[in-house]
Parts: sequence; C-alpha cells; structure tokens
Amino acid sequence: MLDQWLACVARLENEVPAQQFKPWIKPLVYLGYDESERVLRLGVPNHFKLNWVKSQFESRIEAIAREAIDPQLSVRFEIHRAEQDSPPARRPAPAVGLNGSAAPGASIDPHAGDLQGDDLAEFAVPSRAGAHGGSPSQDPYLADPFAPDPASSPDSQTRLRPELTFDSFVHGKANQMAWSAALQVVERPGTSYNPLFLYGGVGLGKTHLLHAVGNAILDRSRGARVRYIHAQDYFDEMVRAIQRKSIQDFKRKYQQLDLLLVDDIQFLGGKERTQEEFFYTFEALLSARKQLIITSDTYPKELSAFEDRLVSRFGSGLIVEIEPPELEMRVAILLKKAEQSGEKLPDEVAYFVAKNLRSNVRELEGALLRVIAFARFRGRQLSAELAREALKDLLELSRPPISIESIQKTVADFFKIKTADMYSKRRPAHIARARQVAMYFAKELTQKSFPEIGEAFGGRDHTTVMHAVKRIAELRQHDQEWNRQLHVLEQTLRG
Ligand SMILES: Nc1ncnc2c1ncn2[C@@H]1O[C@H](COP(=O)(O)OP(=O)(O)OP(=O)(O)O)[C@@H](O)[C@H]1O
Repeated sequence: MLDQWLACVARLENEVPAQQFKPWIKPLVYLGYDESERVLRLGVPNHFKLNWVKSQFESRIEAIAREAIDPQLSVRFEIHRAEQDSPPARRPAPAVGLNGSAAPGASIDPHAGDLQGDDLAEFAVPSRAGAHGGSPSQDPYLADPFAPDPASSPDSQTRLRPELTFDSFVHGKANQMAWSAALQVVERPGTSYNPLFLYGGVGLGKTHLLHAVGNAILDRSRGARVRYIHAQDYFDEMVRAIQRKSIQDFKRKYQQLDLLLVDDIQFLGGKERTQEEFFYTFEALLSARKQLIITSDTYPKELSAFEDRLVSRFGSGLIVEIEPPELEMRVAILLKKAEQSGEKLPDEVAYFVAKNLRSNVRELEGALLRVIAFARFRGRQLSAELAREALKDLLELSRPPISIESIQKTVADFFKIKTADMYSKRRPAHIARARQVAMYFAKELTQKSFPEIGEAFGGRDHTTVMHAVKRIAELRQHDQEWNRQLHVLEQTLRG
C-alpha cells in the first residue's frame, strides 16, 4: 500500500507547483490504510498545517488516491508528531515517512478510536490531560502559536474534542437560543430539553456546541458516560457490528450512555435499519432520562427519507435554529480565534475579514488562517491591506449578497406576474407556484431563516416556506424541463 501512496505522491509532484508541493505535500506522513473503513490516513504535524492541507489539497489528493488505491476511499488527515509518545498498545506498527523510513512513535491502529465488544469500562473517563501522549516541554511545535494543545485530539472513548468548549464559543443574536439551551442542558441534563435538536447551515457551530456540552458535563462529572458521534460514523459502526455479529454490544454501548451527542443526523436519511436501531436507542435513553442532543442541517420535518416516528420524536423536546452570525459576532469570533492561537489580530483586520466574508464561521476561520500564513511567509505586519491581498481570490468570489426583494422581483418578471403577488394572499395556481419558486431561491441564495422568509412573503408561516422549498426541490429532481428553466432563472438571480 505504501508503494501505491508513493505513486500518488509522484503524481502530485507533477501536478502541484514545487513551491506548494515541498512545504505541504512532501512532509505528509503515511500512517496507514484502513481497509475496513476505506480510509487513507495521513499525518500532519499541527492543526495549522492540517487545516491548510485539508482546505487546499484534500480533494486533489483524494481524487488521485481513489484512482490509485480504491475508488471509494477517503482521506483523513491526523495530527502526527514524530516525537509523539503514544502507549505501545496503540502502536502496532510504525508510521512511514515519504522516503519509506519508519517514523517513530505514531499510532496506525485502524481501530484505535473504536470501542470494542462488551468492554463497557470503555466509558470510564480517565484524566483527559493524561489521555494524550507527549509532554508539552518536549513538544518541538510549542514555539508555534498554531501548535496543537497536546490535549486537543479527540478522546478515543467520548470522541470529544477538548478544545471545543463554551469558553471558545462566541454567542450572539444568531445562536443565542441554541447557546442558552445548551447551557441549560449542562445544568439539568435529561430533564429540561430532551432531546435538544439544533439545526442550521454548514459551519455555523452546531458541532462546536455539541462538544461544548459534552466537555462541560464531563468537567462536572468525571464518570459521566458521554459519546459524541457523527451520524455517518454511527452507521459505519453499526455495519461493522453486524458484520462482526456484535450488534448486542453495539446496542448496549449506546443505550447505557448518560449523554449521546449525534451530529448531522441527516446522514441517516434512507438508512432504514440504522434508523430503526437509533430509534430504540433514542427511546431507551429518553425513558431513562438520559440526555440526547442531535444536530441536523434542517428542521426535523424537512429531513428526507426518515421514519415518521423518528421525526416526531426529534420534535418532542426543543428545536432550535442556529443562524449565520451578523457582522459584530463575526468580528468577535475572529478576535477569539486569533487570541486562541496566540496571534494579536488588529481590529481593522478582523473587521475587514468579517465584512467581506459572510457565509459561515468555517469560512471565516479559513480566511483568518490564510491571512496569518500570508503575513508570516512574507514577514509582514497584519493589516487590512495585507488581508485584502491574502484573500484576493476569495473576495472576488464573494459577491454582494442577493436580497429577497430582488429575488421576488426577478421571479415575478420571469413568471409574468406582479411583484405584489409575492406578498398577496391570491392563490391561482400559477401565482402560488411562482411564489414557491421565489421562496425556494430565497432559501437557496440568501442566509435568511424560514421565519424571516415567511415574513418577507406577506407574513406567511415558516412551515409554508419549508413546504415550498421541499416542493420545488422535488420538482427540480423529477421534472427535467422545470429543472432547466429554474437553472436559467438561478443564473439570472446570481447575476
Ligand atoms: N459561535 C462560534 N464561536 C466560535 N467558533 C465557532 C462558532 N461557530 C462556529 N465556530 C467554529 O467554526 C468551525 C465550524 O463549526 P462547526 O463544525 O461547529 O459547524 P457545524 O454547524 O457543525 O457545520 P457542519 O454542518 O458543516 O458540520 C469550527 O471550527 C467551530 O469551532
């Protein structure tokens, strides 16, 4: 397998300019290929490099590796420090650098993060500081402000990332309700809001809040049985349990938790057997007054290919939307992120980045990393001017936001109806359909929430908007001619 990886590297060397290949791709450490998960594991020395390599090269590396190794493979970057001192049990074989030499001290156990069989002691939480190898004083990256906190990789049992806490989470108007509900859950787990269902667009902090609750509950009660799991990993784990005939252990493991945090539940759409299994876990946990928090990219009723009984259970606690942060909050997030990495970010730079990048926090973080790296490599001071240079291509892509009013007007013109009919109560079929199309594009092309869109369409209820969005999405999927027309309309709207 190493040979195949080296062949991929040779291809990358041909494709990627040398000044990018040398610092970013060449130092990647081959940590192994996990055949059961179809994951190619590559080591990167710190979080800064990990974020950079992931954002800039992940899709290319994956595409090449899929051709060379396995068409269904995915790439996983992991923090790997050569001096890492992990326990021997987690080190079945050495990791290998590009030259094929063994890199000492790396874990390549494909199941290192998995919980096995009926070993339910798995949930006992050791001192988290002690759960990760490497003494800070020996850490060669300590001088680097982006170097990872030695305790920042996920705990293998709880799967919690220790750096995602309430302290590192900025709250404001866009996430106020979600934030306070999460705090309330920490105060009274299993009683107040159960399940707590958080939904919202990508990169808005849902995962962060899940981890924050998990970490806070563990801080209060070391013995709490907590598990964070991405829905896709839950599915994979279940499949493995079925293959290994250990489904009872799997059930027991989840049903004995005190706190279960399930991320991106929409990934279970269409996976009936997994949904069924999850349903029983859900029921068991709730009846034992154990806490569940679930995140999704959409409101429960909008989840596609989900059993009704699950959807109705999801809505039985509290449902809260996380919205995109407004300018002031984006500035606060940037300042906080910079502070966490030990960088002094001038306000003007934070303001410049926040003003120009609006869509989500992940994008903001990426931009911040880029500005800081740009300043470092050129040995220049951080300034708004430098940020403009560093983000030039991103800024060209981010155009002025599209307003609901302009969508209403363009869609009305397109369907040859009056713009006023967008807000009116008139119901002739062609007007109702045009209105649905406009609502659909309002959700697709703006950052507005369902209730805000409803308000802009003559004070309609948010469920009307959700219904419209669903109908038009289905129409696009099933009717080629409609899809073609709406594609043209979309191009016009995007300008
Ligand atoms: N309010 C916030 N304060 C501080 N950091 C935040 C906040 N919101 C998001 N982030 C950061 O932005 C990044 C993306 O957030 P996160 O992964 O939680 O998003 P998400 O909503 O779960 O997205 P996805 O649906 O793609 O999984 C993370 O690094 C997170 O720490």
